[in-house]
Amino acid sequence: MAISFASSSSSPFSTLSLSRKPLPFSCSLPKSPIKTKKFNARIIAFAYKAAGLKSKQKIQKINEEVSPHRAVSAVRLLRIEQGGAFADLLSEKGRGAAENEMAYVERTLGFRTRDLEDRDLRLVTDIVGGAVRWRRLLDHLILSLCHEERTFREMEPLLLQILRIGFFEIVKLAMPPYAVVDENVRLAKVALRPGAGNMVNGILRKLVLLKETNSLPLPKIEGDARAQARALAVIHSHPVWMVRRWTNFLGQEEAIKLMNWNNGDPRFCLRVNTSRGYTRTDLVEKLEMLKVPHEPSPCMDDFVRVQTGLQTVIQAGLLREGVCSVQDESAGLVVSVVDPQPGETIVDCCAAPGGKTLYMASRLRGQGMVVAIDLNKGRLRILKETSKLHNLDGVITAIHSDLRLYSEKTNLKFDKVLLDAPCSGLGVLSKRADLRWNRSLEDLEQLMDLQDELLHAASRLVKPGGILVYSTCSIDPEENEERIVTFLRRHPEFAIDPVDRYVPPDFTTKEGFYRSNPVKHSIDGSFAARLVRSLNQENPATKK
Ligand SMILES: C[S@@+](CC[C@H](N)C(=O)[O-])C[C@H]1O[C@@H](n2cnc3c(N)ncnc32)[C@H](O)[C@@H]1O
Repeated sequence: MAISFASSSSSPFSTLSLSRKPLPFSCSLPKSPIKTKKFNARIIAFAYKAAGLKSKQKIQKINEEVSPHRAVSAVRLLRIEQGGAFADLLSEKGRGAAENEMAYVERTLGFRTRDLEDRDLRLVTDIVGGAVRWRRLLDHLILSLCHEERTFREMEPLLLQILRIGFFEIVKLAMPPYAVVDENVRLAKVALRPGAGNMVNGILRKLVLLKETNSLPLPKIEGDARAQARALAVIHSHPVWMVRRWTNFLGQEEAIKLMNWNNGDPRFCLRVNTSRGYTRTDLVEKLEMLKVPHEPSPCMDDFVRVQTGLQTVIQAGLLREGVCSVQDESAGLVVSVVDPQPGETIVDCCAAPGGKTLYMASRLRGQGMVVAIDLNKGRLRILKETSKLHNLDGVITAIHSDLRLYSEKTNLKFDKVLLDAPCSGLGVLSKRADLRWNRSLEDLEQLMDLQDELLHAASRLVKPGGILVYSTCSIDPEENEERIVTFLRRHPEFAIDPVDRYVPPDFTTKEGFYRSNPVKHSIDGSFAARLVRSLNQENPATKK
């Protein structure tokens, strides 16, 4: 709802709408400017105050010409590229996220848009996720349709985002092309200048013609392995190094299937919060009432898959009220590998924001303890808040520390130790649309060193006969199996404890590890190894 001043046309605020902090009334300003000047000023000051704005803050008029979801998408894409935001910024992460975002839109474009409705929010999520995922392909097409390479290379960032939106809508969403052209031209004209609108018009119209004649300029998959990887990287919109790596590990056919999965709509899963006394049946009833399509997870009792409708779940307050959490089954299966039992002491070594900590704690049924360590204070704060919301703060103790320092200083030993290590995240690319562009081969090498150090540190916390679980949300053997091989070479006091007792057989590897494969299991990719520490054998390196 908006505060609207249906005032005399001479008022600069005649169509003013303070859309973010609504007041449940509208008021007309008195007509005589002389007698009522003071009164008007007071009314305006009051309305500003009610809207949470200082009176000197300039309020822009609402622009009714451009489609709000495109304006918001363009600005969000800009922010993602500049590293300031993730693709899920408008979801319920962080209070005031929506308000902040609309303020960004206003500052960047110089005008306000009307508030986003649910439908607009869904469009923003689809367009932003899609334009980020398909960036390499979209840029290849935009570049091909520019007069010269310089035009593309030197294009101003906002114009490029508007073109990416238009290209994505035409090429991937197959939306009515001329409506897409008109809408994006208008956005470029209003947000930039008429010339920018003309350029968008020219390029998008060329694209429409090529699409209609089925002659988009796409590279051919031919030549040596490197050339083929380059072509695949454009067609399936991934970095070349990832394509080469997966082609080597999996073969070209499987690599293409994996890229198709990464480019598809992300699938989400909800875990019911049993710690709040809810059952899966309760959650299913709520989803039915909300008309959210769902199906029970075939591999995890507390989980329900939702194909679409996550925004509806969020807006209905199911997360805020602690009924359920968004958690992938792949993360739940890692907790099953840990197999928390009432009365046990568990340390979660890289715990924040706490998805696995909370699930482990809920499986203790009020008896035992989970110590949650993390280096990141902000993420640890989220963990603490959520543990209160889920009635689990009595079992969870959060510790802000570098695991390597903590494990050197403490004498505590735990029944079970989970190291959910920082990793490339290559198993969750369908959900984290931006991640593929933020990772490099060099990152992977640095991560492996860190993973070795953290594994060594985590191993110090395991009591004799205790369990160490190492997990990642990566599908890369170098971050997974190879880290375990390296660790076991240095730590003969640990041995593999096969996971077949804890997860369905479809998820076990011949070495006794847990592995989920997005293409095969339709869940995120992840890995876990369960290691048991011998009762008597000590390793001098881990002795205190
Ligand atoms: C994969 S995330 C953990 C996700 C978490 N287990 C969950 O399920 O929500 C990895 C975490 O490791 C933390 N981290 C990285 N280096 C660390 C270190 N040296 N000591 C402790 N935590 C660290 C990061 O801050 C990050 O929160």
